[in-house]
Amino acid sequence: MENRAIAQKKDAATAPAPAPGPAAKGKPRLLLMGQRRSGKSSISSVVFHKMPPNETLFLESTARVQKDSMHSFMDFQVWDFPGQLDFLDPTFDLDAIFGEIGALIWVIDAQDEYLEAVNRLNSTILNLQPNYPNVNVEVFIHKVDGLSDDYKLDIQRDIMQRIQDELSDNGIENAPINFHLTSIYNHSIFEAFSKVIQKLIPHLPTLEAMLNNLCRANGFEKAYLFDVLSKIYIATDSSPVDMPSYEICSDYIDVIVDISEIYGWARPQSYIEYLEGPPWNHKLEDQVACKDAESCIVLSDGRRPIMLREVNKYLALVMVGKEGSYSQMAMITENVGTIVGGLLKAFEITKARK
Ligand SMILES: Nc1nc2c(ncn2[C@@H]2O[C@H](COP(=O)(O)OP(=O)(O)OP(=O)(O)O)[C@@H](O)[C@H]2O)c(=O)[nH]1
Repeated sequence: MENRAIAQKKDAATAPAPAPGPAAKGKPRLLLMGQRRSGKSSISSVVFHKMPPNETLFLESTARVQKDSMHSFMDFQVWDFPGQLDFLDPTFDLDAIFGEIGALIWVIDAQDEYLEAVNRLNSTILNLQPNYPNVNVEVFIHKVDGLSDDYKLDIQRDIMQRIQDELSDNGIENAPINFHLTSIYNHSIFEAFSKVIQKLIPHLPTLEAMLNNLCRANGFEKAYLFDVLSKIYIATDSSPVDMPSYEICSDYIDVIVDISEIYGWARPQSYIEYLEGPPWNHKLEDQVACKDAESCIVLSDGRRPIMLREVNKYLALVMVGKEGSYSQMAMITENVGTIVGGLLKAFEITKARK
């Protein structure tokens, strides 16, 4: 609080917001940092607030730290730092910022001069290393839309080299730093966030093992466990992620959510009583195969079925089947139901342990 008061006296606009209260304790934090106009607020708005990418053109520059609490399958926070903030200033309480950090996401504008951004990132890492050596640093080489594939890779190589050289000159080897090429105009930003979030999930190996079993037993080419709201995938099977399958699965969620919003309706109690009364005489959930959203489409090209199954109000499983597997859909639906039960149990056990 003292540090904040001093910073506030100096310049109210750049003073950090108060440290989070007890409610924020224990929630992993994703810090979005980088130069001004590098795209931090746009990333947070597109991924977590469903803002269409074109509308980010009208976003104002961030004046103070924006803290967003995400309530999903797991509670976490996203902190968006103003580009001009110098949090390495000794007046800042570093522990309030980096104490409960899940990942530090450093955004670099690939369409602009990036040397200054890389230098600031280097000095940030060097400053953090003594006290917070395990901070996961995720470098988003951002706005790569419109850049040729060769140029993107050249930039990535150059940035990686500059960071590695600087760190090894200072005696730091193997610091946990990962690089992602991202843009809000395609799915790459969601993919990058998926990889960042996955590192925060303690029972990820269990989820992955279940999805591997699911793919093996039912001949799925790929299975994703999605966070429905952000469309980040929190787990997938071990086969390599290919962008087209990820994009189509993520779009399929949008289709089902839209259809549910248009055609879904809360049945009045009297109607439910009628449906559960004679001649059926059974609870509604016992009369239908699955009370959650469940859907399957077969794309005409390749004839591969894509299947979606709601897990709970935050999560959905989306699988891409092999060509011709539609004929075994009855067995597959049954198996998917069993895996959903397993996933729910895994989440319940970890929650109870926490
Ligand atoms: N081409 C392209 N433009 C982007 C992308 N992401 C963000 N932008 C644009 O970059 C500009 C700056 O974005 P902001 O999100 O305001 O940047 P910021 O890092 O939050 O800036 P400060 O709040 O000043 O720190 C906006 O005009 C966005 O539309 C991207 O992936 N590609």
